This record gives sequence, structure tokens and C-alpha cells, in this order.
Amino acid sequence: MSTIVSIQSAVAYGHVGNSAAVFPMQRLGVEVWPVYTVNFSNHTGYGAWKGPLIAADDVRAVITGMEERDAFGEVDAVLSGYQGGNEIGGVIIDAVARVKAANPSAIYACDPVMGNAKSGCFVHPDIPILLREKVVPVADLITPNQFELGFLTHTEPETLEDTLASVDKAREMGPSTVLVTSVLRPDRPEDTIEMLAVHGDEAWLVQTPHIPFKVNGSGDVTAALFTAHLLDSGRADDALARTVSSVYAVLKRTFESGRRELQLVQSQEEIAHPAMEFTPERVR
Ligand SMILES: Nc1ncnc2c1ncn2[C@@H]1O[C@H](COP(=O)(O)OP(=O)(O)O)[C@@H](O)[C@H]1O
Ligand SMILES: Cc1ncc(COP(=O)(O)O)c(C=O)c1O
Ligand SMILES: [Mg+2]
Repeated sequence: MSTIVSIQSAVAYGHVGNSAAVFPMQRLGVEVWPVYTVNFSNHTGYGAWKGPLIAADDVRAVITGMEERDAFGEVDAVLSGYQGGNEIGGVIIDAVARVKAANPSAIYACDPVMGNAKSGCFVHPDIPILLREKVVPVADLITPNQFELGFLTHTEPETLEDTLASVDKAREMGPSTVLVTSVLRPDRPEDTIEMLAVHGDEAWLVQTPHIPFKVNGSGDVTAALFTAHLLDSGRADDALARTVSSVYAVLKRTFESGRRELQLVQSQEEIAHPAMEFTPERVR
């Protein structure tokens, strides 16, 4: 398994950002080095939270300190998510450049967290622009939801065909691999939700039942698991099948618990040993 530097938010209560991503990756055997961009009490979906954004200079200092341990040659991927302040993007880009200088085969996996179709944009208004113009162009893998994919590519993808076309536009911007989450094409079977992975000349679509709720952090877990599995096998269909199986199991358990936060520790067996009950279909 691999070593991943994960630059994301931390929350004390509940599970989003690194507080959603780190444990699942560790449970797969990944060596994770978390770097925090905020230290909040809870995710912003509650409407109220306490605790600091971490200043860009402080985030940069943490990264420089890691570099000074001569550690970057071992890093297989940098993963980034929720950025907090609008200066974090530059810090991430710089970290990616330094890691790639030490290990040219390392990849940068960017989850372009902006919002979703239901809540709209929930980050500082500068961040989507920064992601589109500066950050996504240097990424190798991006994991937008369908709404974020639309913003990045100036499109409004709805059908599978639209979504594939938007993915092609996103790949022209830089990233060679795109995982689109929460694909809600109008002609899907009722009460389903899909994910689309495009990698090399292949595109794979996978469908699960839609559970009637929205929980924060599902995208963070998805990006983390997909990055870890893709590094491990190099195969998009395999990474997609493993990721969707674990994410669905976590969400099902969370829904059944009646709680508002992802039941990650409780679902660790399904993370470590996905049941693989959903089979991706090749759509290109
Ligand atoms: N209500 C749901 N029912 C079933 N699966 C879901 C649900 N919400 C999220 N997922 C799964 O989690 C994945 C990532 O969640 P998503 O909501 O797209 O992330 P984000 O929080 O970044 O918007 C989705 O592609 C889907 O597979
Ligand atoms: C601090 C923080 N990090 C990350 C996220 C990302 O959550 P999601 O996976 O739901 O997009 C959120 C969303 O509320 C957040 O408040
Ligand atoms: Mg997300």
C-alpha cells in the first residue's frame, strides 16, 4: 500500500475532510500524513461552528517541516479537499510541486470541494474560481460531484452523454482521471444514484440505490478510498467497485443509525473488505 499526504479540514465532532478521509485510508493499510487546513468543532453544514481556519503560512510551515524530514520521496500521492481560506490553494500547489520533485511518479488527487446541487456553493466565493484556474490544472485525478464538474467546465451536465462531454473538458484542463460523484442523470432508474470514473480510454458507471438523506463527508470518504484503491490496482473499474461498495455500506449504516454523522468506525469491516455488490458497467 501507499503513502498519502492528505491536506484537508479537521473537525472534532463528526466526520468531514481529514476527519472522514484519514481513518478509511489507514484501515486499508495506507500510511497517511494528515495536514490540516481548518480546526473546526464540526462541519459547516450545522450553520454554526467554532475554531480557527489555519493560516496559509502555518499550513505551509507544516509542509516545509515534513519536507525537511526528507520524507517527500516516499509519497505516492497528495490528496486535497476542503480548503478553508482562499490562500490554501497556493500552498497545496506548492506542496504538490515539492513532492513531485522528490518523487516524479507521485500523483495529485484534488477533490474540488465547492458545494452540491442541493445546498449550492458552501465555500468562500473565491475558492471555486481558484480551483478552476489554478488548482485543477495541476491535478492528476479530480473527484467532483456532478454540480462541481459543471462549474469547473462551464457546463450543466445532466445526461450521461453530457457528463462524459464535461469530463472530457475537465481532462483538457489537466487531470487524466476524473471520478464524478452523485451523477443524477434524468433517465436513471427511480431511487438510484451513480458514479462515473474516466481513466485512460475507459469510462465506468456504477449504480446503487439512493438512500433518502444527505450526509456531509460522503464525498471526502469517496475521494480518499478511490485515490487509495487506484494507487493500489491502477484499475478504474476495480477502484470504483471497491469504493462504491464501502461508501454505500457506510451510508446505509449511517442512515439506519438515525445519526447525522458518518458511522465510519462502525463500518470499518466494510471499508477493509468491501462486499463488491455493485458491478461497474463500461460506458466507453
Ligand atoms: N443519499 C445517498 N444515497 C446513496 N449514495 C449516496 C448518497 N449520498 C452520497 N452517496 C454516495 O456517495 C458518493 C459521494 O457523495 P457526494 O454526495 O457526491 O459527495 P459530496 O459530499 O462531495 O457532494 C456519491 O457518488 C454516492 O455514491
Ligand atoms: C469543514 C468542512 N470540511 C469538508 C466539508 C466537505 O463535506 P462534503 O463531503 O459533504 O462535501 C465540509 C462540508 O460541510 C466542511 O464543513
Ligand atoms: Mg465533496
